[in-house]
Amino acid sequence: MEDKLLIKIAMEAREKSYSPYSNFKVGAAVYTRSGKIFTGCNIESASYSPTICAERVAISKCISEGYKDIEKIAVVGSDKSISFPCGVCRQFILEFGKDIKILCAKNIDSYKTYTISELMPNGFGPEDLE
Ligand SMILES: O=c1ccn([C@H]2C[C@H](O)[C@@H](CO)O2)c(=O)[nH]1
Ligand SMILES: [Zn+2]
Repeated sequence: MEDKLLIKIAMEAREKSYSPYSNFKVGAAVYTRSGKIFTGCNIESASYSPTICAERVAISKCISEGYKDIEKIAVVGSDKSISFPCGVCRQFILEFGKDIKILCAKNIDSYKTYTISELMPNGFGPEDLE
């Protein structure tokens, strides 16, 4: 899966965003080593705190369908700047692998690639409970 295609899929998922409170649409797309794609958008709540980010929606769909082999995740919010996952999402992603690639995108021609370990240095993960 080409990075640019995964970003395009995240941009399409962004259109599904339910964000009447922030009016900030975010889309995410997960790609697994087994070749599956799972998309997500942010979903807000009138009670605010139940709001869930696009990244965690996409990852929850992936895990709940039985896939844990996440290779990379594209995230795209504003079209004015590159989007990075929030702290909660960084922790959530780290659960499934230190080497997961994060494509932090503005659009298909403007994005930066990091590993989740780079975005979450010295993070607390599953190995720390062993
Ligand atoms: O990485 C991020 C950051 C924010 N949001 C959502 C949460 C909320 O609905 C809106 C504004 O914070 O953007 C995401 O989906 N992903
Ligand atoms: Zn988040």
